[in-house]
Amino acid sequence: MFVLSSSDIRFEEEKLFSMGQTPLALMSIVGAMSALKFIEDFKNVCKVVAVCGKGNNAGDALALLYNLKLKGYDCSIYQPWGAATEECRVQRELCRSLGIEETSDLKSADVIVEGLLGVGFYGNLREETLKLIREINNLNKPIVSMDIPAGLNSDTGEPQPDAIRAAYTYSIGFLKRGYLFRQSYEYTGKVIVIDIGFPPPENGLKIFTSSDAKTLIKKKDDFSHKVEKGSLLVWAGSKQYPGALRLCLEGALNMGVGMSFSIVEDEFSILPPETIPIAERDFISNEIDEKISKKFRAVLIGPGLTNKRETFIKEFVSKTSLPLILDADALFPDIVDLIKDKEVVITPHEGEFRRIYKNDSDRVERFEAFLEQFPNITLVLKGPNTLVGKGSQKYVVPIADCDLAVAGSGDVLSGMIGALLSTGYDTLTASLLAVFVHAIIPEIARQKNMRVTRSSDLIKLLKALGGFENIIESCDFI
Ligand SMILES: NC(=O)C1=CN([C@@H]2O[C@H](COP(=O)(O)OP(=O)(O)OC[C@H]3O[C@@H](n4cnc5c(N)ncnc54)[C@H](OP(=O)(O)O)[C@@H]3O)[C@@H](O)[C@H]2O)[C@H](O)CC1
Ligand SMILES: [K+]
Repeated sequence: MFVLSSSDIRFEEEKLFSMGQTPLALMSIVGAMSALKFIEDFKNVCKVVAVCGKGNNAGDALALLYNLKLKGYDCSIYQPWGAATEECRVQRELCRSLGIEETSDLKSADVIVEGLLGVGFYGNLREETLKLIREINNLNKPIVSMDIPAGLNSDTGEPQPDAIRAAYTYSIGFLKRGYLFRQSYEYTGKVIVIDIGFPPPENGLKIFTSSDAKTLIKKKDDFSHKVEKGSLLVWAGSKQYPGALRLCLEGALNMGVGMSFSIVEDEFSILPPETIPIAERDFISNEIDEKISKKFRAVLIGPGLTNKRETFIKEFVSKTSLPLILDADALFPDIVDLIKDKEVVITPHEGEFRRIYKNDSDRVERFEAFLEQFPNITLVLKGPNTLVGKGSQKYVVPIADCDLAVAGSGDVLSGMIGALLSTGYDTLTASLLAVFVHAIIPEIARQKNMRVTRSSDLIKLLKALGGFENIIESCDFI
């Protein structure tokens, strides 16, 4: 599954048509596939009214209605402005041939299928359409929007100026870019992608699912020693934020690292018993025992560090050839140039990303622009629907879960990514797997009548649910 902009969707459609496919044939597939979803979503046979505009979005709604009528649903059409496209007229004739009648009585519907406007929408809503949209919303009936809730801009997720408030949006072929933005949620309801057989697109963001994650897990090697199992050096935390270090380390340890080291200001820092402390003064003056430094396989720098040691961190980052993960206080405004050719993951949230990369466009455009400009850096742009990418490989982990929005949640995540980096996963795979596991833990917890209320719960559940491999293997909801 992919997320595309409206222009990329048009491009992919044209490609299909140039290979001999026709809009009418696609519409028949939309009708059959969306009927399967509809029957899952509305199990009890009920009265369905399709509210239709003039274009092919209306054609999709009519194609769905035709299939629902065949399955015994009580169906009617409301199409106040008639049909303007050939495909729409054909679908309407098909509906008529099954005896589906017209109605203007929207109140009698149990469910409304909305086919007023899809990707053919441009500008602001016309007065009569806006009025109808508001009337439909005021009925307080469950609405299924075909492709896009009418009135919503599919690229920005903004209403123009109002939009249908759907319970379900059946997004045809691809997810629309606008659905990644928070403002779209109150209009789209649950978004379901209707697969109509598009081949993988040339552009767009890939939705990362459990089946993708399952293919990326490496087999365990029972003969590996503790360094091969993963050996991570963490430089995090401070007197002001002592918890950050602990959360990074516990996250890494519960991902299964064999060894962990931590740079500490004083020997009384409270570390997990498995972690080996390294005095900050020895690290900075390059006086660590070589036997120890040879054991590091990856380095995590940043969470809760405050802005101390900027010069040394930059110097270390420039010189080291170890895989790096930089988060929070290691994301200095000018860090990108120092790391652009390194094996590195950065994990900014929105605010940190603005600090290191100035660009006025929206979140997705900024993400894509950064990857294009710095193709060697793996970027994890945290937030609801975390974006993960490197060069032309761009992914969305499609989870927005408020239980992840707790202090320290990002520290746990950076420890988890660091752990996988240190076991030999490449930067992109380590990031995708860790972001995915971190994101699905709250939902798995809820399914087992538990709840994530603090970031240390993420760590405990990571272990209690059998480790990251088992969590991914048993995930069936995404
Ligand atoms: N292209 C394909 O092969 C497939 C498309 N599918 C479905 O089709 C729609 C896109 O259909 P299209 O006919 O291109 O456009 P729409 O139906 O979305 O909209 C066109 C009508 O909307 C009117 N319009 C446009 N802007 C406004 C506005 N601001 N306010 C009110 N009305 C507006 C426009 O009116 P005109 O007077 O300008 O003609 C049209 O009547 C796509 O979303 C899919 O649902 C299928 O998926 C199959 C393959
Ligand atoms: K629609």
